[in-house]
Amino acid sequence: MLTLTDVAAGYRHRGRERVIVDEVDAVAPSGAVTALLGPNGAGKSTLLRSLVGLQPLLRGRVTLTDARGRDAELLQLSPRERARRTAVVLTERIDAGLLTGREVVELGRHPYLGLIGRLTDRDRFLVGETLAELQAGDLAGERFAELSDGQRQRLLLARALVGEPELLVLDEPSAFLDVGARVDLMALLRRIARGRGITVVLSTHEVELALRMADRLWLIQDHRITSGAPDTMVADGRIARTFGTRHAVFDAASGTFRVRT
Ligand SMILES: Nc1ncnc2c1ncn2[C@@H]1O[C@H](COP(=O)(O)OP(=O)(O)OP(=O)(O)O)[C@@H](O)[C@H]1O
Repeated sequence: MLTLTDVAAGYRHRGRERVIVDEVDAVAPSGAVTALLGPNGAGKSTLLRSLVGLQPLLRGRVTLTDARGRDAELLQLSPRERARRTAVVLTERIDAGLLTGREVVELGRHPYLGLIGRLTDRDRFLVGETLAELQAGDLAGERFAELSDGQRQRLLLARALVGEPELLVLDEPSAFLDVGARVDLMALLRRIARGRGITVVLSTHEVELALRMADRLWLIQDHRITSGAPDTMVADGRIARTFGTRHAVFDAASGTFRVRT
C-alpha cells in the first residue's frame, strides 16, 4: 500500500518554488489499480515522478507498507533498496540499441545483481516466467528496436515486474496503444495487481476506461487531489466537473462523454 501524507510536488528553480499539486493525502491499496486522472498539465507526471524519487518532492511523506504491515518511507530508502521495491514505466520511448526483448527484460534484475553484474539461474528463471506471464515469450529473441509500440510496452512491463516490486508506477502506459490494446493493458494490470498483491498506480487520459477498470481514482483538479471509488466520483459529479468542457459533457448514467449539441 502506498500512502501520501501532506505531499506537495512541483519544481524549484533558483530558490523559487512552483507548486503543481499541494496538500495531497491519498492512499493506493495493494492488490488494486489506482488511476491518476486530471486535465492536461494538471500535474500527473510531476506527481508520479516525485513519488518515486525521479525528481525532488517539495514536501510531505511517501510511505510504502509491505505485506506484513511494515512501513518504510520510500524516499528515505537507499537508491538500490528503492529500485528493488518499486518499478517505474515512463512514456518516453527508450533507445535500447541492439538489445533483444529478453535482454531488455533482464535489465529489470539489475538492482539484485552482484558486483560483476552476472545473472544467476534464479534471475534467468524469473525473466522466463515474467515473459510467459505477459505472453511475451515470442518477443524474447526479437530486437527491441524493431518491435511495435504495443510489443515494446509489454516488454517494458516485463522489465518492471521481473524485479518483483511492491509498487508499480506507470505514466500514461497506454499512450501509444490502440483502443483494444488499451483495454487489454488495463485488464493485464488488474490481473497483475491482484495476482501479485502489489500496488499499481498509473496516470491516464482514458477517463472512461479508468472508470470501468480501475479500483480507485486519484483526481487532480485545481492543484488538489481527491480520491475515491470510480462510482462515487461519478455519482457526486466530480468527474463531470473536472472533464466537462464547452463541447463535451459527461453522462453519469452511461459513464461516457458525448458531444454537446
Ligand atoms: N521542468 C519543469 N519546470 C517547471 N514546470 C514544469 C516542468 N515540467 C513541467 N512543468 C509544469 O508542470 C505542470 C504539470 O505538468 P505535468 O507534465 O506534470 O502535467 P500532466 O498532468 O502530466 O500533463 P499531460 O496530461 O498534458 O501529460 C505544467 O504546468 C508544466 O508546465
